[in-house]
This record gives sequence, structure tokens and C-alpha cells, in this order.
Amino acid sequence: MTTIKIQESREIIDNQEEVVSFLQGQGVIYESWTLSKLDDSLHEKFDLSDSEKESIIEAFREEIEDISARRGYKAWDVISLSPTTPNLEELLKNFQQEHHHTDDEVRFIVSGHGVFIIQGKDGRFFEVHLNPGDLISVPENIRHYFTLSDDKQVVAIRIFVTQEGWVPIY
Ligand SMILES: CSCCC(=O)/C(O)=C/O
Ligand SMILES: [Fe+2]
Ligand code: NI
Repeated sequence: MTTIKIQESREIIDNQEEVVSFLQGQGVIYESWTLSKLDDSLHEKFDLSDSEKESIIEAFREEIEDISARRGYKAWDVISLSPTTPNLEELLKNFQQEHHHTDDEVRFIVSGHGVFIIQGKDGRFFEVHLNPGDLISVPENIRHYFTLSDDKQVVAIRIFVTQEGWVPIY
């Protein structure tokens, strides 16, 4: 379940139909994928080996290939951020700085939580609070930043057109 918070007015949208239609109006792609194919041992696990990251990709391969065929994505990987990530503060400092990318930025939340703060068409920033099973695509050239929720941990699949197109422009 996803929640939208509009920063200036503090309006909250938590009705899922309204969330989907708000995001659609902003050109943000939102999908909800079932977590049932993910092995129990990988739910809410944040210290991941390379082979566990590969198992996460395998669990969602059908969905990844489907969205990639629809939208022309060519690469994917798994990112894990948690208090045990050695350079967490450094990484967060960068994610929390307003930026855009020349490709869209696709993230599927596997475990934990993440918050994208995106500049809306009216110039106001809105927060998208994401939970496991949520996929979002921040459109290309749209200013945004990212932060963690109170749990301070997330595992996400990143899906790219090209890694070069994802380079942040601050
Ligand atoms: C949930 S992935 C971490 C955030 C990220 O990759 C990014 O580019 C934010 O803008
Ligand atoms: Fe970004
Ligand atoms: Ni939750």
C-alpha cells in the first residue's frame, strides 16, 4: 500500500485508487507486484550475498522481463541499504540531494520501505511512501530525491534503460 503526502498542503492520499490516479496524472508509473514468488528466507532480509541478490531477480524475472519488453529497459540489479551498509550515510547524502536523470528511474521495493519526493506538475513536491510489492518509475528529467523511512532499510530492484541514463544530475 502506497501513501502520497503533498508537502506544502500536507494533504495525504492513502486510498489506493486515488493514489494510482494521482500518480498517473503526474506521469509516474506505479505497479503492484505480488511477493508470493519470493522465498521466505529473503523477505525482510537486508544483508544479501550476490547469490541471494540473483535469487531475488529470479523470483521477479517474469515481471521484470514483462515491464522491460513494454518499456525498453535493458538492465537490472538489486540494491540493499540498511544500518549495516558500510557507507550508508554517504549514499543517503547523495540520494537526499535534489536531482534528475535523463532516463526514467524504476524501483521495485522487495523489503523495507523507501520514500521518493518528486516535483509535481504544479511545482510542489509530493512524497511517495513505498512498501514491499510497490514499483514506481520517476519520469526522466523530473526533479526528485530519495530517503529511507523510520525503519532505515530497503531492498529494491533497480531497472534501467542504460546505467548511463541513471547518472544523477544535481
Ligand atoms: C530504493 S533505491 C535508492 C534510491 C535511488 O537509487 C535513487 O536513484 C534515488 O534517486
Ligand atoms: Fe534518482
Ligand atoms: Ni510496512
